[in-house]
Amino acid sequence: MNQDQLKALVGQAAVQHVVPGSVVGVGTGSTVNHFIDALAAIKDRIAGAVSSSERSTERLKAHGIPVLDTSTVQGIPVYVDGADEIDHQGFMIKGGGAALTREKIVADLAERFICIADESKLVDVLGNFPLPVEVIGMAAAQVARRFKALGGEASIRPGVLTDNGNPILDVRGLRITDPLAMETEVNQWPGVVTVGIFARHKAQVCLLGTAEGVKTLSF
Ligand SMILES: O=C[C@H](O)[C@H](O)[C@H](O)COP(=O)(O)O
Repeated sequence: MNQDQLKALVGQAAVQHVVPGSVVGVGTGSTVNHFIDALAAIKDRIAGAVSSSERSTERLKAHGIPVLDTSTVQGIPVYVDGADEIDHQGFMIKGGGAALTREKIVADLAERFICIADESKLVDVLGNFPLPVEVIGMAAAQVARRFKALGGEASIRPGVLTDNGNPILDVRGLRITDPLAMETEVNQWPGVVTVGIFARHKAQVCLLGTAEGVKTLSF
């Protein structure tokens, strides 16, 4: 099976974790696109979706799945999203698709984060994938200097603005051995909108697509 087939496998498997009658939290990315397509088959059994990006909203609506304004929703049982990396404790790097801020906002509403990923995303230590950080533009140079002091090389992602109109810094060369501590630290820096470490909002479950089928990891 190729990588896209593994993504499709876990996207479809995640539908079984949707709570009937509830509002479903929907992430962003190529893996989630498969989840959205599979969700269409049970759209009459859910109360709608809250979405983490314009792209996912568009896809949900194209399937006739109602998308609710996030501010009208007090809580959701399940949020389903992909990851760029996930470790053996459920900590993740996210934001390869620049959707990290809205993803964290929707994840914050959820009781459970179900991560869907092909097996290439499972790592021992986070940081091989460049860490995305959404910043206010005027803070980008200073945030980059702060990362340099931690051994990271930050560069603006060319030609990309988030749905919120901000640039993304991609930080290479970090070895994130304590994701919770680094998330907490970077969150304090002026001008940082969201750091793509999901430690406070880690996954409770990962549906991992492997050549042998879907493996369920619980954290
Ligand atoms: O901003 C994008 C998200 O964090 C995605 O969940 C992440 O990049 C994984 O995307 P994909 O499923 O396309 O590998």
